[in-house]
Amino acid sequence: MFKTALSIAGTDPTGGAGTIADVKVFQSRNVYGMSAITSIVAQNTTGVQQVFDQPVHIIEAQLDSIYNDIVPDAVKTGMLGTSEVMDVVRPFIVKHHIPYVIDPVMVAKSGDDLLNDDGKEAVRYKLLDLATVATPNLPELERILNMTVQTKSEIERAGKIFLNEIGSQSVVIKGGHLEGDAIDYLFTKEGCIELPAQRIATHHTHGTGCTFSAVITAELAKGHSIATSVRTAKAYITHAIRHNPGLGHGNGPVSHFGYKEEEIAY
Ligand SMILES: Nc1ncnc2c1ncn2[C@@H]1O[C@H](COP(=O)(O)OP(=O)(O)OP(=O)(O)O)[C@@H](O)[C@H]1O
Ligand SMILES: Cc1ncc(COP(=O)(O)O)c(N)n1
Repeated sequence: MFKTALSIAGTDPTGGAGTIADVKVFQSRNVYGMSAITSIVAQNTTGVQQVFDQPVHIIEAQLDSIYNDIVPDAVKTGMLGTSEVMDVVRPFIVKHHIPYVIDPVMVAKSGDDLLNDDGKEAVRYKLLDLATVATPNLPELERILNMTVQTKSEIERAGKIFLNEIGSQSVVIKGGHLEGDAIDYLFTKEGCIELPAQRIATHHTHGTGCTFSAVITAELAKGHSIATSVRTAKAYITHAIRHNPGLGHGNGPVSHFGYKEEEIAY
């Protein structure tokens, strides 16, 4: 039986980030992909040129179209644009008890804003309590918690706040923005699992966060546990960065077929 996954996010017409990247990931993990588009973003590997936030009634209509016909087995949100979009998304997550992955996208690697200031304040209260897995990077984490998160003890404190105060079921704190190895930390009620990987020396990391969270979503859709899904995502993103196709004039995308190069059947 086909498993299905839904990405609610913005677009990248060059296919490295956002819904297009997410659906490529779903396909490569053998999960049927669907997407509802929140914002149309004119962007490429050099940065963001223009953003058009879709009217909220169109976003709600897309979600109605999907949920009235094919209820996904797992859902992820990426770029939401505004806090009003969170209000539209929330009831769909509450009503359908399926795994929910939230990548709290705020700013693109190019430095361009993908969420307005209201949204950056609101995400903690409007969606994160519903998360099966939240995947903040360090700048997002610092903004959500209003604290500095750079050291191991600050990461541990942040993980506990997500579980005990915000109410997320789990959180992966991504170390992509730290110096040294690319170590991520998964916090669940069972404790903390470290996910180490060698840092790959490349600037082709456009869409790493989208790709990573989409793999977790696909694996949860198939019924895998949180820990297994996150471990698969870590292996996938490492191969995807290593085998990046070297496209574009800026921070290029990763390869959504990188794992095939490694001939690893994970
Ligand atoms: N150069 C690298 N080498 C190896 N792994 C990396 C590298 N950069 C990021 N990663 C890994 O990629 C995943 C995504 O992390 P990252 O911190 O880049 O997310 P992000 O900043 O949210 O991405 P995005 O900006 O695309 O939303 C994590 O598992 C991280 O450890
Ligand atoms: C629609 C959309 N969603 C997310 C990102 C973040 O990706 P990155 O930080 O790698 O630019 C992006 N650029 N565009």
